[in-house]
Amino acid sequence: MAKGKKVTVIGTGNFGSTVAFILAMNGSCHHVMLRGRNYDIAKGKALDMSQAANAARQHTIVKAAKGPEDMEGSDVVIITAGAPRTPGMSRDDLLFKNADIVKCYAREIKEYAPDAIVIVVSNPLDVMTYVALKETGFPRQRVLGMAGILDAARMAHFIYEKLEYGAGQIRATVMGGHGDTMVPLPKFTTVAGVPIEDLLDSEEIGEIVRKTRNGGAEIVNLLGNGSAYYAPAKSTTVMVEAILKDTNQIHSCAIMLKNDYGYSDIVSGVPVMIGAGGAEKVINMALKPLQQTRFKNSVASVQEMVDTLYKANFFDDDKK
Ligand SMILES: NC(=O)c1ccc[n+]([C@@H]2O[C@H](COP(=O)([O-])OP(=O)(O)OC[C@H]3O[C@@H](n4cnc5c(N)ncnc54)[C@H](O)[C@@H]3O)[C@@H](O)[C@H]2O)c1
Repeated sequence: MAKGKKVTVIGTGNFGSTVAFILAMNGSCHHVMLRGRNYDIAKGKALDMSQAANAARQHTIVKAAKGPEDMEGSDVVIITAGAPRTPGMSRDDLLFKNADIVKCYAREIKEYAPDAIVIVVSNPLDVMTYVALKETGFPRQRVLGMAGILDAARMAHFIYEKLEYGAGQIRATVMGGHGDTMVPLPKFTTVAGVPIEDLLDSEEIGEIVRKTRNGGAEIVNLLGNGSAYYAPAKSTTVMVEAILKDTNQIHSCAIMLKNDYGYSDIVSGVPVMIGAGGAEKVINMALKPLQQTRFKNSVASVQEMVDTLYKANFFDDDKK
C-alpha cells in the first residue's frame, strides 16, 4: 500500500501552528508532525487540530514529535522556529540566534529526514535558507524559503484596496530578499490578465510598492507583540501543496542562485517552478535596468548578513 504524505512542522508558535492547522483543514497530507520545544504544548495543539480535522471530515492526523526521530519519512519539513527580537538585541544578535536554531534543526533533518524537501520561514528569511542549505548539504532544489508568495499576496491586497475591484483575480510578482529591499514588479502584475500599468498611474503604483515593502512592519506595529501569521502560513501551505500534488506551478521562492539573474552562491527570491522534487526549475525573466539595480541591492543586503556569519566562523566548513 502506498504510504500517505507526511509533513513535519518545526516550531509550534503562531506561524507553525497555523501552517499545521491549514494543512489539517485542507486534508493536504496524511500526517502532520508538530515538533516543538515543549512536548506537552505540541501534543495539546496536535490533539486539538486532529479533532478539528474530524469536524472538517478530513483524514489528516496531527501528532506531536517526542524527538527528532519522529521526523522520519517526512516528505516536507518546514522550519518555523525562531526567536523574536527583544529590547537591546541588535539585528546581528538576532541573526546569530536564529542561525543557531536553524543550524540545529537542519542537522536533525539531514539525519532523520534525508529525503525531505525543506521549507524555511524563520527570519531573516534568505539567510536562514542559506544556513539550512549549507547545514543539510541538500541540493538547492530541496531547500526553499517562503516569502515571495506572501509578499505578492500583500501587493495584491494593496492593489485591491486602490482599485476596489478584482479581489482574487490579482496576480502580483515580487522578487528579491524578504525585507526592506524586496523588489515588487508592477511590470509582471495583472488583474484578470490586464496589466496594472493600464489601470493605475505611476504615483498609485509607487504607493502600492511602498506599502508592500512595509506590509510586514505595518502588522507588527498594529499587533504590538509578534508578527503576521495567517497570510504567511497560507502562503507556506501553497508551497507544500505544490510539492505534494506535483503541480509544476510557478511561485516566487527564496532559493540558492546558480547563474540565475547573474548571481551564484547566494539566496534570493525568484520565480520557481515547484513540483514533487521541490524547485524543478528557476525561471529567468527579462528585468528592466531599474529592476536589475533593485535586485542587485537586495542580493547585496543578504550577502552582507551571510558574510557576517562567515566572518564569525559560523559554518564548520568555512571555505566559501
Ligand atoms: N518568511 C516570512 O515571510 C515570515 C513571516 C512571518 C514570520 N516569519 C518568521 O517566522 C518565525 C516564527 O514566527 P512566529 O510568529 O511563529 O513566532 P512565535 O514567537 O509565535 O513562535 C516561535 C517558535 O520558535 C520557537 N523557538 C524560539 N526560540 C527557540 C529556540 N532557541 N530553539 C528552538 N525553538 C525556538 C518557539 O518555541 C516557537 O515555537 C519568526 O522567525 C518570524 O520572524 C517569517
